[in-house]
Amino acid sequence: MNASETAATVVRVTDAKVHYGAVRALDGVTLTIRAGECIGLVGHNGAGKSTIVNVINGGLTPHQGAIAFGRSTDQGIKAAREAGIRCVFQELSLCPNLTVVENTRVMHRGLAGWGWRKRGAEIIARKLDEIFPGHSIDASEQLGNLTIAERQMAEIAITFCEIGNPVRLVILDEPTSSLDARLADQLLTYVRSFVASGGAIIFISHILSEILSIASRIVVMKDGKVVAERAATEFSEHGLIEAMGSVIKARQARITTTAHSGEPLLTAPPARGIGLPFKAHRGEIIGFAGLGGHGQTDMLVNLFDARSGNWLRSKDPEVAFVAGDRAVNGTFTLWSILKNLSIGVLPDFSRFGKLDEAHEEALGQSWKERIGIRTPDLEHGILSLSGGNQQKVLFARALASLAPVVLMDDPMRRVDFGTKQEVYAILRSEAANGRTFIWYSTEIDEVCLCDRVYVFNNGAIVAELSGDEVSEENILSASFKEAAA
Ligand SMILES: Nc1ncnc2c1ncn2[C@@H]1O[C@H](COP(=O)(O)OP(=O)(O)OP(=O)(O)O)[C@@H](O)[C@H]1O
Repeated sequence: MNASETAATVVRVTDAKVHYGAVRALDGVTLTIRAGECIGLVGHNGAGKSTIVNVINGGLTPHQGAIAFGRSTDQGIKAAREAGIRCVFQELSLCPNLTVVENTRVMHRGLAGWGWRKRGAEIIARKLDEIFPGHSIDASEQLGNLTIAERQMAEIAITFCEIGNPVRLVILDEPTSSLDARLADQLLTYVRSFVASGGAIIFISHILSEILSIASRIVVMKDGKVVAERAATEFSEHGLIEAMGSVIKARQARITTTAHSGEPLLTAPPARGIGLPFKAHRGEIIGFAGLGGHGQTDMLVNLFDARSGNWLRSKDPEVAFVAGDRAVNGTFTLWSILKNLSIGVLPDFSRFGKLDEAHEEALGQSWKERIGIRTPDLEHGILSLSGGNQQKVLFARALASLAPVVLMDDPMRRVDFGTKQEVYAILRSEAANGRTFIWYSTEIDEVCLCDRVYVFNNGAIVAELSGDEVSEENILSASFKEAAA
């Protein structure tokens, strides 16, 4: 490596190996990140992306191999921080009981002394304005009171704030997974300007179009190894999917095609008397679309409450729910993978208060194979799974129940391309058997797979699209239309 290359190198990982028992999370990864580059990092769920991120941000010392931050030979989180390396984690890491500005201080020790609160509020407000113009986040608001998208925005803005050491490399681990299309666009615009001014970015995403549009170089990981690394211009979406080891199938058609009529299974009047009413028939797949936070999740929760209001669990639940905020409402973090999966159906496996463990185990194994939950043992803790694999468990929990209606709050976030195709096929066959799905998704491609789509704006349904009307153009135009009283 010549002198100018060394100067531009922000971090170099050489032959890093990390294993957890039999699982090789990293199996000899070598990677160099230079100033002014945006590296797109892709791979299936469990490929090792978050693990390499933890090595690069100094939080995890590899069992073998070396890491160098610029010219420094120091190791660990402190050395990474001093080298200007920052990370926005997949599992958002801010403290929910502190305000945005207090969280800024936790992350930036340089924000101290007399008047830090006022100074911090100004800095974070400026950064939020710069990255997400038009946002409505108040720096004095407690994190726990913000929506998941706002928490993601706050964490991104706090990470990019320059207080003390200059920021040289920001690792964004699925930063758009909780953002709608407009916020994601704003972030991508900011990332481009950060890179143009000499900063480096590692951008992890399962949305391949996003990776292709933002990255200068793309690194593909599979089973703990780097299996391809080239300039982004040398990859196509198909090339990326193949490199990840997924099978390319024909573009998915709309999930079901049967006309649904007769008495609806679920109905709801217009929210606050504004906009259109909602209805769903047996066997329908209904999409909820629109900008994030415009009432989609509230509607799902209301539908759930209306059908399961009793505090006593009903023997035959009418609805199952896949929560959007996995960490807060989804996983039981101290429980095994199997218990997280089977909790919704345990009463069905019990006789006279005794659990039929063989039955429970068989259920776990069948779902493990059906949607590819990557683990050597379902008795391992849920947190031993990669983020996408945890999401698969939540999905399996809802589908394993016999509830005729499944409510889904953006369940495919963080799920890899190959698994999504499998899940879409499951939805199709379950709907054909009469199950109804109400599916909020922040990915327009997914919404376009639905039979019928309700577009939300300002808490109300402003459009109902069905059949060929379900298109990206119609969804976007309705997303910006005001609700008629
Ligand atoms: N603390 C842990 N204990 C046991 N296994 C672990 C632990 N952390 C990670 N692993 C395993 O290491 C492998 C790599 O996980 P990692 O989180 O890096 O994957 P990933 O590519 O980030 O996946 P995703 O796209 O789902 O986020 C996975 O098989 C995961 O189950």
